[in-house]
Amino acid sequence: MKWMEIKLLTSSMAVEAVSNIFIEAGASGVSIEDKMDLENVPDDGFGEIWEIDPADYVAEGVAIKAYFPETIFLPEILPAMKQRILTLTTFGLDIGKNELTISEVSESSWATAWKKYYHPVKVSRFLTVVPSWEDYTKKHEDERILKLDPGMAFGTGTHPTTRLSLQALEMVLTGGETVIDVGTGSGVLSIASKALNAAQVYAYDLDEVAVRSAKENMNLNAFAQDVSVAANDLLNGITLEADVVVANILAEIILKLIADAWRVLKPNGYFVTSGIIVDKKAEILAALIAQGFQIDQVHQMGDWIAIIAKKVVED
Ligand SMILES: C[S@@+](CC[C@H](N)C(=O)[O-])C[C@H]1O[C@@H](n2cnc3c(N)ncnc32)[C@H](O)[C@@H]1O
Repeated sequence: MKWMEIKLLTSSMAVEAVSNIFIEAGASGVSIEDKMDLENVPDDGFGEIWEIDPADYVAEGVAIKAYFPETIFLPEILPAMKQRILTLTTFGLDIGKNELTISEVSESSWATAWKKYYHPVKVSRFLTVVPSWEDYTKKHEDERILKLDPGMAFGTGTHPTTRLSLQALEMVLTGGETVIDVGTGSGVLSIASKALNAAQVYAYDLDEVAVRSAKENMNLNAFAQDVSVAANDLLNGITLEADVVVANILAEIILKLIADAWRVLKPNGYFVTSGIIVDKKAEILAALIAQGFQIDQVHQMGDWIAIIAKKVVED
């Protein structure tokens, strides 16, 4: 079968939003070639399992390739997609060069295209994300393996925002907690929470594709099968009490989530937020503090920020 490949040159900041636009328009898959990932590959042996060929990357920014079945009439859906991408600038997202090209490709060239960028990644002292199709032997006794097939959902573990989230979870979880994962994508943060001995984990995503993919990924990890995965808009209508709320979503969306995160958190609970581009750091910190959160830690990887905020309640 033939497929149409849309290649868009954009910025790291716009990757998630643009990928969502393509998927919502009917793309069967997207692959992302981010120059920043290339620059962030550690050269100290920590990332020894990365296999990245610089020749595959654009010189600047990110190339997103979206694959549409040839049965979709692109000229009909293209103007609306282009318009939605332009609208991202009104949310403060830099859309980079925004250069779009279209070509015809065969299925075999894309169905596995992204797999070549995706290998086991040791994201922290204890956590290693391993693609479901790869064999991997633990390097030390305490290493926890998270098996993943990200499919079309975001969250291979390799994106800086996901790695920051995973490292923050490792920092706050000691065992026995109730965790809510908002915007679960592939489910990677929920699987990690269970691997770090959380007692109950609830995963939510607005996107049905992500919900399906997260459920499939729970089944790849015996210890994560009891994670509850459901479609939900942020924490709307959720009345659980949690020790930790984790959300790796764009800053604009985190702003809408802060009051509900405070509401569901138990006293001394943690709100772990990632997905915050560096320019938005001050705005998010101010909103967290205005809500009453105490800022426990702030971490940065490339242009991305993660914050660990604590609901400290005086007696
Ligand atoms: C950057 S991805 C994070 C995926 C994964 N948690 C990770 O850390 O790699 C953000 C996810 O949030 C979801 N999302 C966006 N807006 C949302 C909303 N209002 N409610 C729930 N999920 C949402 C998206 O569908 C996407 O799967």
